Amino acid sequence: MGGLLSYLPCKDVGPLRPTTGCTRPDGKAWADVVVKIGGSACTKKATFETLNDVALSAICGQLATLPKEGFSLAVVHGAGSFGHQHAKEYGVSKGAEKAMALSERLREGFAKTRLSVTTLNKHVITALLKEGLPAVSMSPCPFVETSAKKLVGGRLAPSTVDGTRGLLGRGFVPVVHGDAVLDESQGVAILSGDVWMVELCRELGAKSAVFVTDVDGVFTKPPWESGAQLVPEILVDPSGELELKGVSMDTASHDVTGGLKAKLESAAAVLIGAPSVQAVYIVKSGSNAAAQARLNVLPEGVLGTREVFIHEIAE
Ligand SMILES: Nc1ncnc2c1ncn2[C@@H]1O[C@H](COP(=O)(O)OP(=O)(O)OP(=O)(O)O)[C@@H](O)[C@H]1O
Ligand SMILES: C=C(C)CCOP(=O)(O)O
Repeated sequence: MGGLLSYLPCKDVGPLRPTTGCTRPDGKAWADVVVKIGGSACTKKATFETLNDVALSAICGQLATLPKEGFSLAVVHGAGSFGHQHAKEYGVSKGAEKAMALSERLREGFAKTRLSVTTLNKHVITALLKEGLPAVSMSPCPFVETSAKKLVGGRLAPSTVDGTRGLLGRGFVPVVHGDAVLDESQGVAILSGDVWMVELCRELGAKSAVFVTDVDGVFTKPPWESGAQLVPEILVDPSGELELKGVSMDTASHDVTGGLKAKLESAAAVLIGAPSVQAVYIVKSGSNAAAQARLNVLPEGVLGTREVFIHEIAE
């Protein structure tokens, strides 16, 4: 890997890296589709360390057909009820006042959070393998670090990008997860899988970005409230501002990565940071919308939410 690959200019959202490009030397995407299996789509989020095997196998079954259809795939998954509770209880997201002076309790919480997310990762990998996908786990900790909760340098390190491309180049499906990571300023932090969506879409030249959850998309209010209506399209202006008038959201108290609001912001960041992505989809595991969104379409009448740039609408 490495060397002078064809350099496809990415939008100006971080330091340029002239030794690597966003596509393979033949101009194809490293991954056509990047999918985040949200914690809500692989776990029962309100019940501690409980797998949602029905939703998980539904999305894995849908993803399994992609390579047969000629599309390459990278997967991210969230933590759901494996990770958020420990992270919240032990203050892992907040970290320590001094990076090198972690309390014993914080170290315990960090270790438990990692055990929890890697346990879920094992379930996700197992479910993908069962569907015939050659899924290979990539754990961020300890190789990917943050500083004040943001990726060091604002991008993934070249070695991480090269490793991911190395797996894809050999026909594997890389699977990365939200994780507890080392942080330069606060010792430890939580790095959401949503951040990986932005980075992988950009670095792999993806065409389609799909966030899979346990509900049909974004609703005007929490979906369990009466009168909640599906929002079919969310517009993003070039500064990353989201048009969310009339939308209210609810976030579980133990969610340490900002819930749906943060996800929609990450989806906007995908549109800004990964010029190859035409639209970001927020869909339900196993739904017709999830099947369509994998292929970068969401026909009228199919329930799901599409997030697009305002200028795409104007064209
Ligand atoms: N207005 C809303 N529209 C849609 N979903 C909503 C809304 N308000 C709250 N929600 C909840 O947001 C959840 C999806 O966001 P969440 O942060 O749990 O995503 P996730 O990616 O699946 O989780 P994780 O961060 O664990 O990976 C849904 O399960 C839904 O119940
Ligand atoms: C809570 C941890 C450890 C990771 C959170 O990742 P996310 O569920 O993708 O936001």
